[in-house]
Amino acid sequence: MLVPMNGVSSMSDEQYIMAIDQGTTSSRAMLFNHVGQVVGKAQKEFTQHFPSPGWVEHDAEEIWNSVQSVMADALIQAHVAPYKVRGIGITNQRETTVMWNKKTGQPVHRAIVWQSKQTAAIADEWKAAGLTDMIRQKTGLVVDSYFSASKIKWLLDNVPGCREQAENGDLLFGTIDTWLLWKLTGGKVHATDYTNASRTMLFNINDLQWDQELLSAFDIPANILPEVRPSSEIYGYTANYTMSGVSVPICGIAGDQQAALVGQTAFDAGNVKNTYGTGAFIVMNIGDKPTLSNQGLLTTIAYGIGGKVTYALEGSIFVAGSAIQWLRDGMELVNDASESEALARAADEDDNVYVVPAFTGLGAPYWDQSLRGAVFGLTRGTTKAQFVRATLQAIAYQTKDVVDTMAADTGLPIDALHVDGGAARNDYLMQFQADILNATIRRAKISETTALGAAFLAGLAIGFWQDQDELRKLYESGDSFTPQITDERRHKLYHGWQVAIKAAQAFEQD
Ligand SMILES: Nc1ncnc2c1ncn2[C@@H]1O[C@H](COP(=O)(O)OP(=O)(O)O)[C@@H](O)[C@H]1O
Ligand SMILES: O=P(O)(O)OC[C@H](O)CO
Repeated sequence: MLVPMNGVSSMSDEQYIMAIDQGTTSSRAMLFNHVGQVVGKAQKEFTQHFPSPGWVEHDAEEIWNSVQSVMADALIQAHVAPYKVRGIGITNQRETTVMWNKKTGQPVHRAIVWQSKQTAAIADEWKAAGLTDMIRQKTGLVVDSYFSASKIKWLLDNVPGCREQAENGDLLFGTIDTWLLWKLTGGKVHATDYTNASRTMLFNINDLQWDQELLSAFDIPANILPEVRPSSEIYGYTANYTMSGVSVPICGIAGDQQAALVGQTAFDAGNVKNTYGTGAFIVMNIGDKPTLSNQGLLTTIAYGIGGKVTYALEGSIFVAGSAIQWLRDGMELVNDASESEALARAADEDDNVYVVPAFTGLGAPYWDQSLRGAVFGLTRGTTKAQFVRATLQAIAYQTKDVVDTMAADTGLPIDALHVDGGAARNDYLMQFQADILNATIRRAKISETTALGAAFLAGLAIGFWQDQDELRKLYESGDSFTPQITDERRHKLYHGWQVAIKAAQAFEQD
């Protein structure tokens, strides 16, 4: 067994923290050294299942297999022996719901993914039953099928034998972190952390407990729920079928957007980050009080470290990088996401195309589950360059919708945004984001701040790193983008977007 040691700096240059980043489209494992550099990295995509329009599911076993394979590959790539890994941090796509039988270890159904709309009717029923305000006060969330609660209810009610297994005490629920922790520890630990629990719509963010009143309103049994723990502590040790039999502590867990906040070392109230992945998630550290938003933002748990819980405001955008995947796989306009940048630059400046990529409804600040996508402003002269540019711009417009709301809500002007994630590599998008927000965009030097955040949480728990001040010193910023357009042009462009949203809503309502 690897025994956690405090402050072993003489040995630390040859010891590592492994981060598992289980995202919506791929699983990654990364090895970080003591100065926070990536020394090994592996990534594996897995299957997206779309069983009906608007439904998105993942095979939890395939996810587990992909995680095992990237853990092994990252070690091989870095030529690092498993015994040199001091600890493992898990970060994950949030809300995605897995249920499995505790005796067989088999999932009872495919995991229902955060983006999936198959449970929208359940969320609508809860709204109609007048639960919105109670849910908001207790969980900080808006009522939406995005969160785990309606997914759990759907599985209990639609999978034959599921409720019976729960009644017999044989059923376990978990978000992806919980599923991976359970698998990594050989079925010994059924736990989650505050950040993931806060995305279920079952967890009271004020008293930090599963909420009995909500559980009975939703008819969800408490015995399927994991134990909720801080984001940085030892949860358990790897079973002998992973890490070549070396027992390594799993000692950090956070949902991926919260982990990115930690990876950006956004430890002070008022710090804001945006991660441009499959979706885009703007998260502001709001300190130690769970202040509620008046304008459609979520209040959520940022992290729990050292006996202290920090809260965040979040604006969730469901479609960001996945719109570029749609350009690649659905529209076949690009062969690779990175081609979108050159095409956007080649498009005519004066063209006025707007793409509203509301493929799975719109998240913050609109929270419209039923809205679908729309395109406006096509002319005979429109080419794929304009179409691609408009899709990239839509990511920036949605971010502006959220950032403006956040600034109005908190009364804090947001003049700088820390960014990371796959689509943040696109310089055209980052410049347009700076232009349309009229703010400075500061891109982290490594785009993998989500994994870095998970590593930081794991490292803090075992004394690999001492405190948040030490982590701040490790953070390296990369390129910055500053606004380059006139106020008049900014207002004109954004006005067009607001009109496009209204027109898309009118089409849906009719
Ligand atoms: N150069 C690029 N321009 C625009 N989008 C990109 C670019 N590179 C990657 N993406 C998008 O970023 C997303 C992948 O980012 P990542 O942070 O790995 O996401 P996730 O963690 O959600 O799986 C994909 O949706 C992809 O389309
Ligand atoms: O997989 P990502 O990085 O798009 O993140 C998904 C979010 O956690 C969903 O809430």
